[in-house]
Amino acid sequence: MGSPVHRVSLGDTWSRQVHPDIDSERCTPPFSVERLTNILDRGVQNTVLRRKVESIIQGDPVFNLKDHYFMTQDEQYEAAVQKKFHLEILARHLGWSLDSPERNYAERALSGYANLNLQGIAMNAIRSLGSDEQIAKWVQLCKNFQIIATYAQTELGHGTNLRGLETEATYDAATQEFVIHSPTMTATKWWPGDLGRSVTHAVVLAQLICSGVQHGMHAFIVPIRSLQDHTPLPGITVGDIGPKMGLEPVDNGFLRLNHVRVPRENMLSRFAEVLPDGTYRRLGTAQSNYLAMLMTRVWLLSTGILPYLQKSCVIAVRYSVIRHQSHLRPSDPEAKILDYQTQQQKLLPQLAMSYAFHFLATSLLEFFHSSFNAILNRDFSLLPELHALSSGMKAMVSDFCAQGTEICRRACGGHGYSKLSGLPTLVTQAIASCTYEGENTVLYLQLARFLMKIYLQVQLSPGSTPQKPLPWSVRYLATPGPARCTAQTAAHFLCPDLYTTAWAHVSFRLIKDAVHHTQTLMRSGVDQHDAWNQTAVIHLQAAKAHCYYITVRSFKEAVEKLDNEPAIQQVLRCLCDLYALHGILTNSGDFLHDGFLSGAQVDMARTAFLDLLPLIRKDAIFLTDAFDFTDHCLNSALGCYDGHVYERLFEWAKKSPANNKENPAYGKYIRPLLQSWRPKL
Ligand SMILES: CCCCCCC/C=C/C(=O)SCCNC(=O)CCNC(=O)[C@H](O)C(C)(C)COP(=O)(O)OP(=O)(O)OC[C@H]1O[C@@H](n2cnc3c(N)ncnc32)[C@H](O)[C@@H]1OP(=O)(O)O
Ligand SMILES: Cc1cc2nc3c(=O)[nH]c(=O)nc-3n(C[C@H](O)[C@H](O)[C@H](O)COP(=O)(O)OP(=O)(O)OC[C@H]3O[C@@H](n4cnc5c(N)ncnc54)[C@H](O)[C@@H]3O)c2cc1C
Repeated sequence: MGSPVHRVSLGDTWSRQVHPDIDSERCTPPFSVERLTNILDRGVQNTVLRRKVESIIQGDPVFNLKDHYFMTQDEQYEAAVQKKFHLEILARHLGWSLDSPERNYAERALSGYANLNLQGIAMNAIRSLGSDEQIAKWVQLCKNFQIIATYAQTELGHGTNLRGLETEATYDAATQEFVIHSPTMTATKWWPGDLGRSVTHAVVLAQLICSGVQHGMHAFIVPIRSLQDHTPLPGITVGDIGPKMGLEPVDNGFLRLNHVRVPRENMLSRFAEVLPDGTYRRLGTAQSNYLAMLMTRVWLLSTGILPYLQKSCVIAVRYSVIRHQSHLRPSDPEAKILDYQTQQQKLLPQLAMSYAFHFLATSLLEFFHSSFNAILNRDFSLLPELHALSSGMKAMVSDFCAQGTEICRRACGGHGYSKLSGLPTLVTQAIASCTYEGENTVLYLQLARFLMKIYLQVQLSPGSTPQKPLPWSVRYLATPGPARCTAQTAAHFLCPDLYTTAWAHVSFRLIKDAVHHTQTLMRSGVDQHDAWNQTAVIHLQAAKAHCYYITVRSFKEAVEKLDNEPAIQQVLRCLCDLYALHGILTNSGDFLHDGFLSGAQVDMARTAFLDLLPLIRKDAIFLTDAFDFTDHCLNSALGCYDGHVYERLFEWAKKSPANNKENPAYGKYIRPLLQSWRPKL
């Protein structure tokens, strides 16, 4: 385990020595990188365990990723299922249960390279929507991989609008079964992961119909393929939806159901049940069956989405200290591209964001854990805030991760366009997350609706103490701060209270403006729904500002808690400053609009921002090392710990099948083309 090189490296011969250009970056750490890794892992013992798991994964030839970039889609699919299969066998052997930390660390190490991930999402659905007996039965079957399941909600015709789903589940009291049916072409389930070729079961979301009455979307466990020979069961038409922008290993699928019968017990019934005679009993709210999505959104933030940005930062920052291009001064040797201010301005905000979102995802997860049991026990008091916050945060994190991965990719110039850099895969993975688990605009608007309600609630009783306290995330709406920013120098902008207040101010103002626009329209006679649609863009802007404010606040609070780690606190403080100021500068119009900031103050904020860049630049390699991704997991010719970019690119390119077989186009086309003019020469 010894040195970091040994732990993370791919074991190539040149890996034994670290490239001097990256070695020199690691000379004098101003803080303990190891301690920072422990903080990110939430404890030393977690770091130790994670590394133990990673070394097992890295040492196992089945988990080797070396040929991944040269595989066909079919080969990638097979390799990804093989990895999951092998992980499962290994986990049984080593006693890693499905929810164990070991298992989570193994999934992190293999992220994007192992399939059957929808099993986890289907289990989320069963755990959140199933009765205790259903959880005991189905979760156990999933955990043992006695069945393989997916979450089948989206249809050809409807994804966002769940009330528009067309798949029907009609109760037949005579047989005590549900008849699950796709009545139209547009009712075909479309997109569910692992559905195309792999799963045996699906949690199918369908409109429940009892005695001719529709009761909205409910979840049903439906067998799809035979457990004996994997052929589709009677009434099932299932297949793969074809090539996509990315996510090549995943078999996203379609599913048509032709009057498929499942027993009454297969309807997940924590929040609603159908009695044998067909009586429908609602036990929750109309939106209770949306809980599975909420759970998955929170879960995906840290496990699924954020790592794309973190890995991209590691790759791009490491590459940027190896890559030399042009001269800072004519007499100097070629500069490391990370020494250019513009390169720092591209990459360092992404790095700051990676940390900001880590602390955000952690606090959201804590909020989720503290409220989930109450919700399962049908105490819905915290649900509106949890839904609003998780919707907004999923939208913001995936939006910024998608932008950030692409910024990192472009910051690597031509080599960033090579798949061997690892970056194109990270970009397409991050882009997909802007759509799945709720399209981002739609999710921001869910948050906006909540913010409008809270704002109106506060306005109804200005100054008076509300009967119950406002949810913590929106408490600032009851106490507007100063109308003008007090900063008089650039240094004043390096004050967490100052910029958090600035973000609170802008968010508050945008929410207020959005609500006032809606109300003005309504007062002029525009109906409520039209008024909402005609102001949705303004509400969207308000929701985004609120998300930014929450992220700044959670980052600030996380840094404040690190009093016993002054060196780490200092560097994270700089990142927090950078994150907040980057947001202010990219949205400066919102801060100037009502004079909260003056033009001169924006200049001061920019000076503070620019002054932070070289400070963070000198620690950039440490800050990316602290994420502690192994080279195996990064799978990037540009981003390895040892910095041997060019050797690795060349070695990997040589492995391309194109370089190792006869050129089929030569005999057929190139030679005839070259020779077609010969008689005239
Ligand atoms: C490692 C990589 C793995 C990758 C795996 C990827 C797997 C991907 C899986 C999927 O994509 S699964 C499919 C996900 N689909 C969605 O997320 C659909 C998004 N749509 C919705 O969530 C809803 O349709 C909607 C946008 C919330 C609208 O629903 P509806 O029209 O019924 O509600 P509204 O009228 O807007 O709101 C009514 C009321 O209900 C509240 N509410 C809405 N959703 C929830 C919720 N989840 N929990 C709690 N409450 C909710 C909403 O705030 C309104 O409240 P009030 O304002 O009336 O108080
Ligand atoms: C890679 C990937 C994996 C997926 N995996 C699964 C899975 O496992 N299971 C599953 O069930 N589904 C899955 N999905 C489907 C996914 O959840 C949906 O695509 C997503 O919820 C968006 O729905 P949609 O495609 O209907 O988009 P649409 O809702 O049609 O969105 C199209 C546009 O319309 C806008 N729009 C829609 N409604 C509104 C509104 N009310 N107000 C304003 N604008 C609106 C959107 O903002 C967007 O710009 C997956 C999708 C992808 C891409």
